[in-house]
Amino acid sequence: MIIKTKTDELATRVADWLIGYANEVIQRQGRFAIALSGGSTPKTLHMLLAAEPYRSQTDWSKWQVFWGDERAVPFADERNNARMAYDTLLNHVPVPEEHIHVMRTDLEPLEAAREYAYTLHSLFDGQPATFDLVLLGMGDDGHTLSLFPGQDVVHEQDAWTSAFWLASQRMYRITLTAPVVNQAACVAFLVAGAGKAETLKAVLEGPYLPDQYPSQVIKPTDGQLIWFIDEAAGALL
Ligand SMILES: O=C(O)[C@H](O)[C@@H](O)[C@H](O)[C@H](O)COP(=O)(O)O
Repeated sequence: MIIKTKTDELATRVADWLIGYANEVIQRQGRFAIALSGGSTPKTLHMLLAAEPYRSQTDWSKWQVFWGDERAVPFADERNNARMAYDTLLNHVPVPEEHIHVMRTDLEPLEAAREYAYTLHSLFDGQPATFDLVLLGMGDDGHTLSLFPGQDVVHEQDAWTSAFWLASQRMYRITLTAPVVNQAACVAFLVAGAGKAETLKAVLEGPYLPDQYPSQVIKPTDGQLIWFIDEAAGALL
């Protein structure tokens, strides 16, 4: 499903939907497991959720918070995705600390990825789905999570997490992979800006070229896939 809005309405549209969906999941199963993304697009959404009227509309104690990917830099570094989510959301809402599952950057990246997979399997094995919601962004080059064009991790079939050296950014990345994300109950992309219009068209309407457009590997098996996009990103669709 594609939901297109005016640029300044995108975050509100997503916040309205997200709180309603989270509450419905909490009512049904007493827990809401969400994976957050990095990048700049989710910041406005986070800040909306952290303020009224949204802040008091959900039971934050029932949220379990995860990340889709992480830049292996210290938590204090502004590029750290968990740091961004704390600054914009988690420092302002009462999610219990033991429900917040950061990808650790104080460990060696491969070990952090293994530890994260262990946590995910402990929670999700035997369940009908993994996350209730995975929020994703898409880079101008078609990457999502830390699944970058041309990287082997794009084709991962089994492991739920991976860590690798991303030479172009001179840093390690830790990331969820398609096998765990595609078992989520719902996956929602947030895509904004004219700079993404051409890639978005290729991802959604072009041939299947995952090495070029890794976002194409995200196809939930039984879950829902929603693209929240603004008019600028959707201009060529
Ligand atoms: O850590 C990261 O870099 C991300 O999680 C990444 O996959 C991001 O979602 C996209 O690059 C889109 O980023 P923007 O929202 O900034 O365009």
